[in-house]
Amino acid sequence: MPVDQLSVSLTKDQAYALVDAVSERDDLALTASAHEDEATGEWVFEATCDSPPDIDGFNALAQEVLGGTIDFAVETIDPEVNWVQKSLEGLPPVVAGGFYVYGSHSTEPVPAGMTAMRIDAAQAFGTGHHETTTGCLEAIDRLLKRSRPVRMLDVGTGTGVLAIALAKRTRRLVIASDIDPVSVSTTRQNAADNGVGQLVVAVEAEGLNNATIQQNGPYDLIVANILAGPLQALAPAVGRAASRGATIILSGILEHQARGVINAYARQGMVLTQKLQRKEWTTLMLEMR
Ligand SMILES: C[S@@+](CC[C@H](N)C(=O)[O-])C[C@H]1O[C@@H](n2cnc3c(N)ncnc32)[C@H](O)[C@@H]1O
Repeated sequence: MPVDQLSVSLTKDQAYALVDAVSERDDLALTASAHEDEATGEWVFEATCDSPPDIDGFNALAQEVLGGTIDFAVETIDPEVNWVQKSLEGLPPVVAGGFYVYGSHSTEPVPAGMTAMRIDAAQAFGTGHHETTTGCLEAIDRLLKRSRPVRMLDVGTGTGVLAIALAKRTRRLVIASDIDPVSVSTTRQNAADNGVGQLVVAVEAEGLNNATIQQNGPYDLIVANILAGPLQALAPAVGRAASRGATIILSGILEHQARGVINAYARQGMVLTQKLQRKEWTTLMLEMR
């Protein structure tokens, strides 16, 4: 059933004062909350109601609490609509490192000569648009132009975008892992949709802590697009799982964090060979000596 949503930007104190006041008024039948808008930094008061809201009653309360009338927006939301999917429908295809990543909503023709991947994100990370993902796709492309890794591992696979890229280009097995079970099932679905369901083995694991990962190593290529903190923690495990001469591609690293990550991997015998910068995000290519 559609619900009505009232929202307005206020100061943090005002937003919480209004949440408290609304919570005490059962007759308004509103469910209220406050949050900071990540994009604007503004505090937003939000209230939903699954029957037509008592706008006059709410306005009178707001006036009492805030000392003035407020100009809030009212929107009708249909919970049956998949809002995540809807927000993805506006995304254009991405081109990175000879890879063409598009969503199933895309109607644009796939350009010739590119490795095309249809990636649907659902609730997982990795539509291909983020600078960390495009940085990894570019690094993968650079690597595959000069060598053919046999055993490959993608840690923190999200939608499986990087594992699928590797499987499509090499036609070899790729182990893809994620701590999040939704990412694992999304990766399986995306791999099947891209005709590499037999080549991408998706497993749920924190870091490299998984029997399938251990049994299929040592790896000639390990890709991990996570974040600087977890990447540093994973350095010893990556070092143990990497074959001699292996390439390690790391992303999810802000420019000022790169030195710390490089040092953590150097302590495990991996040296920096290339660095790709996309806005504030750094992607590192290292080699196991
Ligand atoms: C930034 S996304 C990268 C997704 C995809 N590989 C890409 O490049 O677009 C990071 C992913 O790593 C997963 N993750 C975070 N910490 C992890 C850990 N310690 N072990 C395994 N996966 C992890 C998250 O669930 C998320 O799906």
